[in-house]
Amino acid sequence: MKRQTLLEARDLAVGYRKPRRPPRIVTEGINIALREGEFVCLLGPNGAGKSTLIRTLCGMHPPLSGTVCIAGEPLKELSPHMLAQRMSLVLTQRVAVGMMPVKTLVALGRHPYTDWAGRLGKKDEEAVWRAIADVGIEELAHRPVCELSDGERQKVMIARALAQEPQVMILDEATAFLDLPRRVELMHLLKGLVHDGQRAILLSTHDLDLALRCADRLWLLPAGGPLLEGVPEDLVLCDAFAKTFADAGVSFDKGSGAFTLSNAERGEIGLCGEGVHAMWTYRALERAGYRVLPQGKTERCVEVTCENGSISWHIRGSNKAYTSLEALLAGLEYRWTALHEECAKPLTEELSHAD
Ligand SMILES: Nc1ncnc2c1ncn2[C@@H]1O[C@H](COP(=O)(O)OP(=O)(O)OP(=O)(O)O)[C@@H](O)[C@H]1O
Repeated sequence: MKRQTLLEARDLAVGYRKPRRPPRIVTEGINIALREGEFVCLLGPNGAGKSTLIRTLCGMHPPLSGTVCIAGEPLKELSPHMLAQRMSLVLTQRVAVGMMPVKTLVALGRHPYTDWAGRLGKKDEEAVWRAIADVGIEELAHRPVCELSDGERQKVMIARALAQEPQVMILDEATAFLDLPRRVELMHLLKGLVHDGQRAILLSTHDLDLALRCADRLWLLPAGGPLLEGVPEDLVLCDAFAKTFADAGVSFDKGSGAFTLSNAERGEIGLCGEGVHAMWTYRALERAGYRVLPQGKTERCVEVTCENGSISWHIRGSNKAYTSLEALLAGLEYRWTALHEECAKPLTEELSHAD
């Protein structure tokens, strides 16, 4: 089934115009489509232009060139009232609403449909309660917004945007300031909200891992562009994801799907072992500044062994067993310092110092 395109950008250039100066182009050549039933995450490093793009897509900032269309209609031809019936926005900034009850704030989302006094009709009341139920905040409905936690407040803002009954919901860094469980919950909530196929959601976020796991598609914006788009796994496999976030000291490991520290000032070390202990040994060695090569294809190598249920670590070539990662790192630290000072000691001597 062909899905309708709800938001489209054609040959879009975004940036800033300054009087008597050439425009500052943040990114250009953007051709993207957001279709009904899609949950898309916009990702990119700091300063790449995510907020500028979001603000341009929702008409808060003029494009330098190109067009943005909502359900086939050019954005610039829609009145603010018509635009509000098609698109709603959730920003990170806190709204100062004092003691306003949650339900009243959510009802403000009905502004494109109500009269000048904001009176709610039966349809409006139904839409407000539907939005409250969709987000699962029924028990908060009568509480003042100022008493809510950040996570609860963010859900209220999403309910307000839903009450607007938009075709497109755009959220700029809506998961910022939330703890990990709340971020996971919010991502699942957003994903669930598109799957009735009636709307589309675009979220700009720095939650790379969650976006990789939850988004139907990613829009990747590297510093200087161009914007790349596709399903998350394709973008990982073609290295677009790694290149977008390539930075000194950090690199994306396609094998594990995680970011790793790449400032391996202590050189290479092999790791032999399997399971959860080997995984945390990998992390400990990486944190200590080693570039870890699984399966020990290097001169220096750590082995993780499990005998009768007890775990120990060995440096290959030595009989010494370490019973914690702290002790292992201390042993390796001594060896690295000795090597660094060009006065490497025999391994047995190192190990006695490391105890
Ligand atoms: N009003 C402005 N005038 C000129 N340049 C601006 C203006 N606002 C932002 N910029 C510049 O535009 C670029 C993109 O900024 P933007 O805030 O869109 O990036 P971002 O990807 O959202 O960053 P972050 O992840 O840090 O929020 C930056 O280099 C920024 O300095």
